[in-house]
Amino acid sequence: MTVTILGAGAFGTALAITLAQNGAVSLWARDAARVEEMNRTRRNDRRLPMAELPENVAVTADIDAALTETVLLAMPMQQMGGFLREHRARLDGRTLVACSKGIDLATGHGPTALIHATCPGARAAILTGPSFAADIARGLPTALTLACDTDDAALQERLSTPTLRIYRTTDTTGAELGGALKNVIAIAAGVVTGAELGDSARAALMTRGFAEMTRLAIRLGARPETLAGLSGFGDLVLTCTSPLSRNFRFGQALGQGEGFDPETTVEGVATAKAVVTLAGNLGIEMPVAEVVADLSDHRVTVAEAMHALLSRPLKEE
Ligand SMILES: NC(=O)C1=CN([C@@H]2O[C@H](COP(=O)(O)OP(=O)(O)OC[C@H]3O[C@@H](n4cnc5c(N)ncnc54)[C@H](O)[C@@H]3O)[C@@H](O)[C@H]2O)C=CC1
Ligand SMILES: O=C(CO)COP(=O)(O)O
Repeated sequence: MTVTILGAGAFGTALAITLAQNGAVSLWARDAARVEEMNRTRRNDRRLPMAELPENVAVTADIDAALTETVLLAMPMQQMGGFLREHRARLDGRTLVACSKGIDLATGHGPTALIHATCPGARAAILTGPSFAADIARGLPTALTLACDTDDAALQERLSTPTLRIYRTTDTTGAELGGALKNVIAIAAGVVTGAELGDSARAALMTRGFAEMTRLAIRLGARPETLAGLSGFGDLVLTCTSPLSRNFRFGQALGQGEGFDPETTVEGVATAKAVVTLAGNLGIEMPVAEVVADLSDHRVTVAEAMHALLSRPLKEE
């Protein structure tokens, strides 16, 4: 096996499909019944319908049998802390590549900081950037950022495929914050679209959203060029403009006053709450994140959120 993927949701399954071009892949899911179904049908109809699993993807519910030196963690952010604590001993000494986008509500950590805090004996990296699971699975061209504290060209090579181009950086803080924060802005962009506030408003929100993403990330030690790259600006553009994004669709439903399937992974909701706390502690203004947190919890209406943003004191750009 070349790599292990833990979590057989949409993204884990898509990564397994593309990485299978480089060699055998283990794909682990915790639910044995679902593993049996995926092995029988060679598909993941629940999370990534229509995509076929190549023969050299071994789907298993046996985590010890699945583990290799390089392990991709492909589960929702709020599940990662509990997962790492449960499996800490068996993950020790391995390279753990987080594929999640978010901030852990319980600790305020991003994915690599959470790995360092929970599994100090493992190496931490993050794979992030603009890519829908369905696009990766179809073999459409995609480019992502791999961030690792120590420069690791070998890992970059192991995770690149003929259709998935990986750029590398050592700025883990910038890469993980860009990926987390863009989901919050994507919810706001969805609200604007759902409430029919216009394309001009959406462009303004994306731009001011990018400004607040950058402000927080730089304060936490990120490099500005990382925010301007695939993991920040790139993913912001994708998620704020496409109805394939769950965060965007969640915002759209909010803007239309409709409900949203609670089973769907929408990382930006918890991230907005975590960001409001983090930014408050640091004394940083994050007005878009604040209204997204309030809207998601139905504490304000769309009209009130719009008024809150438009009536802020006028200032220099
Ligand atoms: N779907 C996409 O296009 C992309 C997703 N991502 C990120 O990947 C992460 C996962 O997202 P998706 O795969 O799309 O979500 P998903 O909702 O399709 O799947 C999540 C999977 O995680 C599993 N899971 C949940 N808790 C678990 C636990 N404690 N232990 C083991 N497995 C557990 C679930 O059973 C489910 O199969 C998110 O942070 C998301 O932002 C990143 C890029 C693209
Ligand atoms: O992160 C993604 C694309 O890069 C996927 O976005 P959603 O989680 O909003 O579907």
